[in-house]
Amino acid sequence: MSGPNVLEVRGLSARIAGQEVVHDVSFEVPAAGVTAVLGRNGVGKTSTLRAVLGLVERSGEVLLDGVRVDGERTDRIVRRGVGYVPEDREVFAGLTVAENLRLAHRAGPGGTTAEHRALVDALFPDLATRAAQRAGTLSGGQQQMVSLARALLNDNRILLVDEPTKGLAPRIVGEVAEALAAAARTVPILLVEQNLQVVERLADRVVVIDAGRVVHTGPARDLLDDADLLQRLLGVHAETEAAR
Ligand SMILES: Nc1ncnc2c1ncn2[C@@H]1O[C@H](COP(=O)(O)OP(=O)(O)OP(=O)(O)O)[C@@H](O)[C@H]1O
Repeated sequence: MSGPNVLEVRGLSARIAGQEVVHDVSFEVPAAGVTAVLGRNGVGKTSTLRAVLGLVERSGEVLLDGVRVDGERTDRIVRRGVGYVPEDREVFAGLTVAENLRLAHRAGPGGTTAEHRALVDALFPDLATRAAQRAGTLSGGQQQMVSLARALLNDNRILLVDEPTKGLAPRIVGEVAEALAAAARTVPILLVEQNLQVVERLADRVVVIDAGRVVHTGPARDLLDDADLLQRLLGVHAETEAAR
């Protein structure tokens, strides 16, 4: 059954190397649009995504479409339709673009369909022309496109996308944001993003994390329009007006 929220996180804590880095985090992700996870460096954004997927030691509840999945292994959670685009653009450098995409194909319910292939072809025409190129020789932006395309090939309930624009040139940031905007019309996205212009362009709602705890949730607009709040929560002097 799909309720209003595709993902609910309740009292989630995560430990890395014996140390708790995410403390009792709770938030919801609506079944449409982009929910952005914001916060300064090292506050626990990536660890929160990894805890949702069961990639780090965790406690608390994670519900996908109202069903608890926190007792399940990562592969099972992924097969339930949680796509993950990690921060470091995990492409297989020695394989071609086509091979990278083929490895992402899943069979059965929630798997790859002709419709998803068509979406990827439409969103990333460049990848078709580079099908025979080794992924390790692509630019950072192109590798990010491969990484996104891999997640979009399957019929996911939600995508977890970690800092997709990090380290990319401004023009490429725009292209990645454009692809994410189109993708978000087909699947809800939980997006870790530091670039506030990208947040402004994509995010409907925000979850702000500080020192491993949720310190603010609400409409993205409310945060972006509140210079004092931005300064307090993210330590940035927001010039988002200029970015419009
Ligand atoms: N493999 C690890 N071993 C030890 N500590 C880690 C490890 N990975 C993360 N941490 C610690 O966990 C905390 C949260 O890190 P995390 O990567 O989740 O933060 P983040 O908000 O995603 O940061 P960034 O924006 O810099 O990517 C940090 O204090 C970090 O030092």
